[in-house]
Amino acid sequence: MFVLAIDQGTTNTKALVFAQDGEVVRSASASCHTDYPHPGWAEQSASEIWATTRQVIGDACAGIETEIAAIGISNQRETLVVWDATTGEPVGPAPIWQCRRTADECAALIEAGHSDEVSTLTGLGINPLFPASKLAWVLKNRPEPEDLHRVGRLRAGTVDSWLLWNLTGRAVFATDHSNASRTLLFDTERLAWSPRLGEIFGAPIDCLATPMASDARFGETAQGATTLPAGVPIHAMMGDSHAALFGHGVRGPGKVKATYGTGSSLMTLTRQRTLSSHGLSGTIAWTQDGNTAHALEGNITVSAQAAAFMAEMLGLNGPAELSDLALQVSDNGGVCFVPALAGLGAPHWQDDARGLVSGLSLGSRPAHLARATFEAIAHQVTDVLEAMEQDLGHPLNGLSADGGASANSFLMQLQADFIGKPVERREIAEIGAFGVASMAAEALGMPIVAGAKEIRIFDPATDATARRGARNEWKIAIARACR
Ligand SMILES: O=P(O)(O)OC[C@H](O)CO
Repeated sequence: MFVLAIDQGTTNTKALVFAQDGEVVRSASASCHTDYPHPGWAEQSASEIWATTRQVIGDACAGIETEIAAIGISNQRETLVVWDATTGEPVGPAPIWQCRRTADECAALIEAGHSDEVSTLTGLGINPLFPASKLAWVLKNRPEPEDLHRVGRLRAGTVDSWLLWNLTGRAVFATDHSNASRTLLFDTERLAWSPRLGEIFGAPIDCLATPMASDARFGETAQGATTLPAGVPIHAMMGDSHAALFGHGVRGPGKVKATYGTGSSLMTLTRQRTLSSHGLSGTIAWTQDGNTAHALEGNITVSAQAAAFMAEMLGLNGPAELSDLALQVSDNGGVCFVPALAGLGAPHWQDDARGLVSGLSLGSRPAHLARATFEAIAHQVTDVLEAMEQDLGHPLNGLSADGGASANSFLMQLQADFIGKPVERREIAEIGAFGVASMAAEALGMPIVAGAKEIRIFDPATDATARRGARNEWKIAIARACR
């Protein structure tokens, strides 16, 4: 018996086939294209998202189609797909999570005093990242959706619901609670779409997908939708960050996972629904076995991307060379780099902050800049971890790391030094896919029992005084970047 995980991300769509011992027996990947038609806009073709999904399922499952017992979907969140239920065609490109086209509309809603009501219902701040304002924009700025809405043919959903609808041969229009909780239209207390939020944003909630538990039996594959036979259950869906937390084996409060990708996402479970007063999001991690797992999340806009950026600035061939250069010096020589290259996300939320290098002197070398870049990645993660501790009112135990840049041991050691706690790196490459496959397997009653994976632990190697000094230097630089 195998479980198929579909991991639909911004840059790639992947299919991974897991055996019951947690090993990946087959996998396939296809890249996805993003358009940036105007400054601040970012959009993808929903047709391509579905086409790449069909392609990777075909490639990864060739010859073992009948042995797939269940499917789990982990996906890029906050991307809005709008389509016509009759033709099955998307209505225009899908504004993705990075798209800032509704920045003005969101600023106006904040100005009008809606922030408290919105965050009480959703745990989130008003921000163009989330689909609510994007849906209102689509209705206002494209001709077809309004007509389709009037005749009941309009469908609007996150990527999970788009894939589910297609996999089931257009039979099931549903989403899971973790994805719904990232839309700004979902009441996370009642687990239902909120008419009041629809009214605030000017977004119709009657065209949204039915919210279901993350481990629900959402539906079954339809004959001909993909190369899979009819009747394979889709038995888990989660946003990718949530799936990664599940994949790390986190099932209770205390541990934080940090994904080191283009940006970074930190997530920790909380005992109950938590409203952040330190720049984080309260969110639903997942719903499983009738229980809701709540979480706090902080999203950093530019994380590992800072290393690629600085490597290019220094004429180097990518982050690995930058890391080698950074290792040539034992400290930053007083140099600080704040990678506010697209403003600053959690916990600072300064859209107009800009990147900054401080502390340069005649003694500064490229190696100091390289080191300051890796320090910046670790400092930003530390900022979010500290905000989490302030919201929770108690210290957290440590950090579980994943994502491409977590493979860099130098960065992981810096991270442990700055947080003053151990950092754990689990040697599972595709942790989100593993997470959603595990949930689907559990829902089937045939849990994946992964063999012991190698875990590398990085313990802090600096004392409290050095840590305080480094953190103070960073806080001064951040304050300058926000001016
Ligand atoms: O496509 P990814 O993996 O970068 O994930 C995107 C996030 O889910 C956006 O919140």
